[in-house]
Amino acid sequence: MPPTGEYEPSPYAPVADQVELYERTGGAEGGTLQGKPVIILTTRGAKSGKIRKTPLMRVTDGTRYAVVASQGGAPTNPFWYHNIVADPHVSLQDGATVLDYTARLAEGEERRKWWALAVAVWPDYEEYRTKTDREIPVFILEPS
Ligand SMILES: C[C@H](OP(=O)(O)OC[C@@H](O)[C@@H](O)[C@@H](O)Cn1c2nc(=O)[nH]c(=O)c-2cc2ccc(O)cc21)C(=O)N[C@@H](CCC(=O)N[C@@H](CCC(=O)O)C(=O)O)C(=O)O
Repeated sequence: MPPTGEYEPSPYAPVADQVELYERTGGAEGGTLQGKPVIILTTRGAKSGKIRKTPLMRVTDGTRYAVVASQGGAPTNPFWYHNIVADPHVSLQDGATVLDYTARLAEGEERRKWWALAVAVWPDYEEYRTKTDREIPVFILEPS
């Protein structure tokens, strides 16, 4: 069951603009960051109940995805982390395809596996890890 409701664009214009471009072109534009593939995650706002859309690096094993709440190594988790914790039913757009997923926090060996996949896609995740005391959350998205 995908999150439904009123979409509230991010107040951070580069994010809102990238979401708009990605959705309008099916990922043909706005679909990369420094040449690496990006997806759009849709969550329901934990406080507002509004629909939130967030560009994130594309980390996948072909069926499932991982989303990494790195926020560049900031000391706090991004808002979308709190949204997933409140409601794990999300949707994800990869290119022109939008599918529904159920998110769960990766832990232990599974987290190590997905962290390695994420760093292979976006090596900067390792740098972010050294910049903060928080353990950067990794969610695994299972097809709903
Ligand atoms: C900017 C802010 O977004 P955020 O959810 O904190 O997420 C911060 C960043 O993670 C987000 O900007 C990402 O898109 C940055 N980012 C990545 N961020 C990552 O953490 N990981 C990535 O892999 C990643 C890749 C990436 C690729 C391209 C790109 O352009 C950006 C990328 C935002 O939109 N805030 C809104 C909405 C916040 C929200 O969802 N509020 C909830 C309440 C949440 C709560 O407090 O409980 C609600 O509506 O109810 C606001 O301040 O009004």
